[in-house]
Amino acid sequence: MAARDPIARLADLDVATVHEAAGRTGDLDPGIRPIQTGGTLAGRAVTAACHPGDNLAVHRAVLAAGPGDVLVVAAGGHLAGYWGEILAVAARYRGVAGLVIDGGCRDTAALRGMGFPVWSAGVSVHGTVKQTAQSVNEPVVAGGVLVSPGDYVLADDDGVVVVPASRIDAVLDAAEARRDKEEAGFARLREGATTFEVLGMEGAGAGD
Ligand SMILES: O=C([O-])CC(=O)C(=O)O
Ligand SMILES: [Mg+2]
Repeated sequence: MAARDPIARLADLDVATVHEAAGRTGDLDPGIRPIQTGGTLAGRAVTAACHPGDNLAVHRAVLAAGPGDVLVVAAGGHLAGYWGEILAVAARYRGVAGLVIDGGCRDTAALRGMGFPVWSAGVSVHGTVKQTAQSVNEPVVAGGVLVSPGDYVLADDDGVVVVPASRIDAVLDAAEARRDKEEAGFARLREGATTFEVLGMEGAGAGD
């Protein structure tokens, strides 16, 4: 059987499991929240970094992105309208899967209406200029995590995790094993086993 595509495998997992399997790494600042609920976004990163209040790099990143890509924008936590309906319509045409930004977005009702998934640091109507692009498709720090173009991104209701491309196979194997073990553990918990038994925590607290 052909090996499954890493993006399909990632999309079947959740952010918490992948973060744990990655050695408790890769989680973006928890202030980066989805504007919609119930969605999962999985894909490879196309990155952009913005100067405060200037979204030219985002417009360029849309042109650099292709089908299935996830835009990861570093905006230093600045809340302005770096992303909105116009960019989403252009991104959708190119098959872009969604956006993660450690800055603000706007036009959120329209974004939800068209089903374009966005994780952002907040909502702001404040307009951005289009004058200078800090970088496009270079490594960035977004939400406190170093993200390189081509890294794997998974986002769900809990937040966002990024896995370096060099680690993806090992992290997926570990995450799937963890998920299968958790699922087996749920059956035991429902029959009355304790979390100490199921998680092998009997010795926990020795350092109290
Ligand atoms: O003005 C911008 O570039 C951001 C925006 O609202 C849109 O894309 O609709
Ligand atoms: Mg707009």
